[in-house]
Amino acid sequence: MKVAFDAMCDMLMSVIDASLLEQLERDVTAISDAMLSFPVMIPGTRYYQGMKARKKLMKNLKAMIKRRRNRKESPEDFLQSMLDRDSYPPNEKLDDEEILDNLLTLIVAGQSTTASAIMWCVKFLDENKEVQNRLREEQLSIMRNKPKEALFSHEDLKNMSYGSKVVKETLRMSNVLLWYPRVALDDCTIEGFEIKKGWHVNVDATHIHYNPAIYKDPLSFNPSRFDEMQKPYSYIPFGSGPRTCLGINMAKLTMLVFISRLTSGYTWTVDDQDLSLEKKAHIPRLRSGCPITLKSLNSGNI
Ligand code: HEM
Repeated sequence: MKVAFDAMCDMLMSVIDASLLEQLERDVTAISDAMLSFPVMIPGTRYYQGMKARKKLMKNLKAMIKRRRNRKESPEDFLQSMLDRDSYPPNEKLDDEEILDNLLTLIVAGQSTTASAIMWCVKFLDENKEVQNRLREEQLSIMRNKPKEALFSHEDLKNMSYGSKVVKETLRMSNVLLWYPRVALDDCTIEGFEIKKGWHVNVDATHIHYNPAIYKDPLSFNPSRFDEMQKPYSYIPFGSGPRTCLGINMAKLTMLVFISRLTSGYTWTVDDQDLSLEKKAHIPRLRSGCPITLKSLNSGNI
């Protein structure tokens, strides 16, 4: 969660200060926890805590916007791109409420999704040592040609073709968003099924990703299946069409960099093999959080 949160805050608002990140993450976690709670403003309830946290978060973000407007800071990031619209015609400007809503939407949409995808990837790689070893080989061959601690270049990322397939296969199998909703704007017929205007239709990504007619042996974790092209609409972890996920590239990149650092630096064991899922989460993840013990490839345990 922390890796995903820090990456999001850096990309969106260039926040890298550890104590500010900690404070923001605490508030965003309380807001996310409140999303599925019963909306009553009684002190002590999750909803109450979430609303209080939202107020605090908004105060912090507003202060950030004010500093930017006073030209004290103007880094190149998502927040700045929204503030740059201040000079646009009135109907194209974003007011502060819209800017704040956009920031919160992206943080909430991006953190727990990316974090649980990373968690499933760690789990799948632990269960499939051949895949893990092949991924490690690819990553080490890229690292060997780079100075220690150097950041990745676009070229490096392009060379992680097996790593990208591991990310893809993780997203196929983990189905971070199990389904997503649409509303029919008109009466229509799809494959013989009549759908009436106004009906809510859920696109069932899990069903598609586990369909043996589309994916041979769908329960096996096999990144090489993506050596071949997929049929249109058969791979939809990020949705499809005009409402496709806005964070596709951010999510895939965060996952790729994480598994690259993990496999090139460490081996690991999963400490808790319990497969029960977290009940309160709106995104499937293990209740245990999948704790692991890392062993450095160069030294002993950490
Ligand atoms: C592994 C991580 C992620 C997964 C699996 C995921 C998946 C999805 C899915 C399935 C949708 C619905 C698409 C549709 O209705 O067709 C969606 C929408 C969205 N996602 Fe993501 N997402 C991820 C990460 C992110 C990140 C990192 C961000 C932000 C940087 C983000 C921002 C959004 C937004 C803003 C929408 C709404 C788009 C709209 O309605 O126009 N997501 N995502």
